Amino acid sequence: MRNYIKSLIDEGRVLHFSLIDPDKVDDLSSLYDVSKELYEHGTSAFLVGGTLGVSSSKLDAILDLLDDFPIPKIIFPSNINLISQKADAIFFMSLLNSDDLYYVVGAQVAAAPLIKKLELETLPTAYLIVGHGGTAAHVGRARVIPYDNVDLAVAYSLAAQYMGMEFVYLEAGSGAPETVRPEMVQIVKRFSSVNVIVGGGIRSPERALELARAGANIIVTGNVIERDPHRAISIIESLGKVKVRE
Ligand SMILES: CC(C)=CCC/C(C)=C/CC/C(C)=C/CC/C(C)=C/COP(=O)(O)OP(=O)(O)O
Ligand SMILES: O=P(O)(O)OC[C@@H](O)CO
Ligand SMILES: [Mg+2]
Repeated sequence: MRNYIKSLIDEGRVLHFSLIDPDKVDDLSSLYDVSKELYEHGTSAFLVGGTLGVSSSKLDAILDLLDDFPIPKIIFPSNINLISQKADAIFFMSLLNSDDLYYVVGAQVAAAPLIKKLELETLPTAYLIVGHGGTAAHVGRARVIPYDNVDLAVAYSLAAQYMGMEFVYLEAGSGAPETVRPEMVQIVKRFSSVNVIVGGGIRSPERALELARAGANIIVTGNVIERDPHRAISIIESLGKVKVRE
């Protein structure tokens, strides 16, 4: 999985990952149709996860449904109940800017033995909550990194790199009124060698392209898929045309 993602990034592509929030899915057949469209238009992976009200049985039902599409299914965990061997990998993430040790290392220690038993591949990720932060900031008790505090974002990203994490997820929060700013992405990429994932409030091709051109390796969208799948497809198509020098 890691090699799959790295090879796509090394080709100079900016990837799009589709976030499916099980709590927001009330009709599996329409989810299938939307997922098929997302796959056919070039999304590179499905992320499955949510902050509140996600049952592992619903998670498994969605992972089964997504099995028809030959792209990775990666768990985007908000807690240790969201682990399933039906997934291809899990963002093994630490909320580095949390005030609660549970989200920095507690949940990870509790989850690790089960993940080992299930032989689920892990993608070592620093989850950095920025600006608005949304539900994730509240639940994860994050001390959010202000939108304009690039130095702080760089410090956390370098710390993540030096601790061996391969991905940094700059998270503005699901449905955020403002996304992470391109300047923050640009400087984090300039000073660190991590793969940068950006999500939270991205709801237009223009904004997705700005973040891609600033250096984002992976763009995640969730709400726009729930609200306006055709707009999500236009985001996927616009990112598909981006070629960055590596
Ligand atoms: C590694 C393991 C097993 C657990 C990690 C646990 C950690 C660090 C969680 C971080 C804190 C947290 C609450 C993350 C939420 C991640 C997530 C699924 C965000 C997207 O949630 P949405 O469901 O889209 O948000 P809304 O409910 O607001 O739409
Ligand atoms: O739902 P949106 O706003 O696209 O955010 C995606 C993801 O970053 C949420 O954790
Ligand atoms: Mg959401």
